[in-house]
Amino acid sequence: MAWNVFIDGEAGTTGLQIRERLEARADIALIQLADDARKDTAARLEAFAAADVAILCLPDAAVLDIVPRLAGTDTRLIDASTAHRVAPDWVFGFPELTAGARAAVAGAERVSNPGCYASGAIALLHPLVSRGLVAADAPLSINAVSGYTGGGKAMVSEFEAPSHPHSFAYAMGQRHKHIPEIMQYGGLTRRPIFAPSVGDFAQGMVVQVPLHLGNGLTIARLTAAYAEHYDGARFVRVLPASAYEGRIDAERTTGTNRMEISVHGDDETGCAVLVAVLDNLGKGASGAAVQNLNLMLGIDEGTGLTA
Ligand SMILES: NC(=O)C1=CN([C@@H]2O[C@H](COP(=O)(O)OP(=O)(O)OC[C@H]3O[C@@H](n4cnc5c(N)ncnc54)[C@H](OP(=O)(O)O)[C@@H]3O)[C@@H](O)[C@H]2O)C=CC1
Ligand SMILES: CC(=O)N[C@@H](CCC(=O)OP(=O)(O)O)C(=O)O
Repeated sequence: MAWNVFIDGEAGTTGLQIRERLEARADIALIQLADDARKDTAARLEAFAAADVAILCLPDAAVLDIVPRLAGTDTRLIDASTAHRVAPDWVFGFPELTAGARAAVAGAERVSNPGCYASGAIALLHPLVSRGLVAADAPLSINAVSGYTGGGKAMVSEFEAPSHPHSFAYAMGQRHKHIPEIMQYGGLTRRPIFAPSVGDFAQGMVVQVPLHLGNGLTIARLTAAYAEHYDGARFVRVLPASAYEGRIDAERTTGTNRMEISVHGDDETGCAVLVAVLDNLGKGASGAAVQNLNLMLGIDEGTGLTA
């Protein structure tokens, strides 16, 4: 028997990559709408009703419009948008976050997929804050570079035009939509400064958290905390700084659902940089949605995914 899955927003950047990961699978039957029906609310509601699980790959406004219309149905939902990431009645879909997270996703009716930058930042911050190695109110900053698919179809068109940007920094106004989830699941009480940027490559991402050492905090201690936290995690790997030979390529994990965590710096200078590398459309969106779907269906979480 195959599970019925509907991807609302299948023609978009995130939806397309979920479809690509699911369409070859014998255990999944995709419910698909004709191109002229994909924004037809009645047709979409029929597709939702026929699905065991539906994955929302829509702008926030379209998610907030459709979800109330699904009240009373027993279709389980995964929302890839920002709309429900800090909502108390949705489970945050980061299976590696805590000991109970995998079971919570498996049993959830509604799962909110983490944001791409947020996945990297939370993966770096939560293990340290929860162990008391970094204070919840520490003054932190987060720097990042993303591939341009992170901006959806609009940014893909911009970067794939003959005359296109090469790289830019943005969100300097400190209102980026990922900050609330980074604070909530990273365990921070003080708002971090977030400085993202986009480069002329399609998929990939590096997220960095600079950190002052001292008071017993060393590179080795930070690395050991990550190794303990992610012990046995198939998709989150902790690597030594030496694995990167001085350069961290944002496309290292592109095409996979892998996130790499590493600690760089120097105990003598007291300065470190915590680094997460992921594919914004892998562990940052579409891969993570498939991992959550697998858990919700009670099947091996790695089915259809590359580590
Ligand atoms: N890109 C990324 O790296 C990540 C994206 N996300 C989130 O995933 C969601 C989708 O983003 P992304 O794939 O990048 O965006 P895209 O713009 O690439 O895709 C959105 C899709 O939704 C469709 N759509 C818009 N409104 C409606 C509607 N009312 N009914 C049905 N379909 C609709 C669009 O149609 P049309 O094709 O006609 O425009 C488009 O195909 C967003 O909430 C985003 O924040 C999350 C993590 C990372
Ligand atoms: C490069 C780029 O523009 N990235 C997007 C974030 C990616 C995305 O759409 O994020 P969600 O994970 O929140 O849905 C942005 O900064 O708004």
